[in-house]
Amino acid sequence: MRLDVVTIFPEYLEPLNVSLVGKARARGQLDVRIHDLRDWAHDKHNTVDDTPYGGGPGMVMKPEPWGEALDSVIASGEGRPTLVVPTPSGKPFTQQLAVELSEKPWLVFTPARYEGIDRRVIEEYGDRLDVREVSIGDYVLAGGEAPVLVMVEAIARLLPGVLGNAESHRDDSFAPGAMADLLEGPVYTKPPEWRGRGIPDVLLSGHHGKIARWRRDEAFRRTVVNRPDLIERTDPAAFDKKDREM
Ligand SMILES: O[C@H]1NC=Nc2ccccc21
Repeated sequence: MRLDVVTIFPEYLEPLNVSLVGKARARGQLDVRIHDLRDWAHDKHNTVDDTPYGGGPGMVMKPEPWGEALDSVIASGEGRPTLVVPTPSGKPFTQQLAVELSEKPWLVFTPARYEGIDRRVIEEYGDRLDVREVSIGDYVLAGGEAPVLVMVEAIARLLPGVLGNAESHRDDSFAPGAMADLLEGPVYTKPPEWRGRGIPDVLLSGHHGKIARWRRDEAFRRTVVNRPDLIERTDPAAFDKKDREM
């Protein structure tokens, strides 16, 4: 997969050089290219934004630098990328969308400042590319760079061979399957006792069926407390099926 990011804060994307994404790049599983939007802003001050038509607070990002930048990036690759536009007014970023985007050969992210990019840019590229406006949550950020880091991590870990233990996807929170829509339950590791606190006996029992059932029950308990909204979405039949398998 090729990932391009066009941003006025290239240094904000440095974290893509470390950890999971950094290793995937080093292994050649990910081709990540960061571009400074100001390289395509030719006036004396490399201006990339201006006041909004119609008045109002903040600044809007000008269309010309984005047009030149995106034309240049698109011309530098094979085929047509999916454009991912982080914006508070976008569709929610979900595990399902992460899976869908992880299957694309080429993504171009266009993080912008909070007020956003001149609408004509989205329209211009929407005519010829698959453009996805995506929000990572209902809270206010100064710009889209942090959402890009979030989305790239969620997508990269789904690429084949990137996450060491393929099994790890199975029990992800929000991953499809009988644990679908349940939060992950509590986890423990050595030492067996820490500050007078032990480990639940079932986890030391070696009885895989009981362990799996305990984990599912704990996941259910945590979901009821923290995300009751997800309980409605959980298919009881999936539980019964899982019970029979345990
Ligand atoms: O993902 C969004 N969530 C909240 N604020 C934002 C600000 C700029 C871009 C994207 C977002």
